[in-house]
Amino acid sequence: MAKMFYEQDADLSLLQGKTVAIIGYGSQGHAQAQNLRDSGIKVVVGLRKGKSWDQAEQDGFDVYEVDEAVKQAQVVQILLPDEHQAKVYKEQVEPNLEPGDAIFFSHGFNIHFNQIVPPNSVDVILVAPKSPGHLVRRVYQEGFGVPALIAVHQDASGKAHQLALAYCKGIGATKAGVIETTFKEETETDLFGEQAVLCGGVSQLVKSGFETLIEAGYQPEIAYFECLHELKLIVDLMYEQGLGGMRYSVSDTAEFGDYVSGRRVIAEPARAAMKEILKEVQDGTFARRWIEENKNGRHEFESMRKKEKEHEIEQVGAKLREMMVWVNKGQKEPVKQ
Ligand SMILES: NC(=O)C1=CN([C@@H]2O[C@H](COP(=O)(O)OP(=O)(O)OC[C@H]3O[C@@H](n4cnc5c(N)ncnc54)[C@H](OP(=O)(O)O)[C@@H]3O)[C@@H](O)[C@H]2O)C=CC1
Ligand SMILES: CC[C@](O)(C(C)=O)C(=O)O
Ligand SMILES: [Mg+2]
Ligand SMILES: [Mg+2]
Repeated sequence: MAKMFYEQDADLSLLQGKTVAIIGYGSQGHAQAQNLRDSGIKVVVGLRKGKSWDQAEQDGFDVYEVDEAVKQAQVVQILLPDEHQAKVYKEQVEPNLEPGDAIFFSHGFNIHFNQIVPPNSVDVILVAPKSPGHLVRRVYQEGFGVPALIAVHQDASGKAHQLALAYCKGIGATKAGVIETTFKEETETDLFGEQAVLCGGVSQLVKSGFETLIEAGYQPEIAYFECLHELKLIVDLMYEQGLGGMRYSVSDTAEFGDYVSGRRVIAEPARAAMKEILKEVQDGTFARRWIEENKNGRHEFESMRKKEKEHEIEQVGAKLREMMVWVNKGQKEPVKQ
């Protein structure tokens, strides 16, 4: 059984009297900064000039260049894109760290794959919310929190574990439950989960279902509702009550079809591919590929991004969502913050 921590296990006062620098103000940055501030913690934001800087100022934060924010803080949470972290860390974070400071991450990629090697004199801590950033904020505002993982890579202060829990309390995670892990376990499971299931697996499943229906002559709008829109409603049931809860709510016809057909779609080839993906995550093949892709100008990434945006399901969906104002709140483009 995993070791779980809740509200009573965490002492927020470990962060009181300290300044937390949130470096980056995107999906996770805006959420963690605002949650900590609402929990009574002093937060500054470290950025470069641009869109996020303007947003953080508009949201009432004191915003500084990264090096200045690190100088002011005793706790530094790195919420830059994984692929930018090593360079910013080397140039602007490391020279301004002091012995006794704590450096936090929300994903273990750069520590686990040795892209960042902090000095021995600082704590190195992982607080990884198991949620997209926008929900980290929304759920906190609703009075709850999202689950998070914690890990300690380096415990210079002897208090790194308690500091990790205090940070979790500040962002609301101890309300939902915090699990102790390692940087290795978080990095490997997170990369595997997003590739094989949550992002890669699901989007290919949705597109393949959509394509199968329209190739057979069905209307794209119906294929969209069936394969994408309704997925959220089904996943909501799984989220609230597990697979059994979903199966309780759908018809017996759907439940029977689930048992006999699901395993034909996700059959042995899919499981073999999952094992291969996990191996490439574990042995660093994926990490090397992603690091190289960024060094070489991200051409493959940008071309796949463009192709995916042009897929018919995205065109049909954009039109349908314009009519469903309760779904997109009038937004035409995805919004990051
Ligand atoms: N997205 C998520 O929900 C989750 C993310 N994580 C982890 O959290 C971390 C942050 O990811 P995420 O929130 O998605 O990142 P985003 O891409 O949403 O945001 C990145 C932020 O960093 C800023 N930034 C980028 N480059 C620089 C730079 N050179 N100097 C200063 N600021 C810069 C961007 O500002 P600008 O406007 O200037 O570009 C932006 O504010 C990653 O480690 C990720 O793996 C973990 C769990 C979930
Ligand atoms: C599922 C994607 C994720 O791992 C997350 C939101 O947890 C990410 O890297 O954004
Ligand atoms: Mg994740
Ligand atoms: Mg991830």
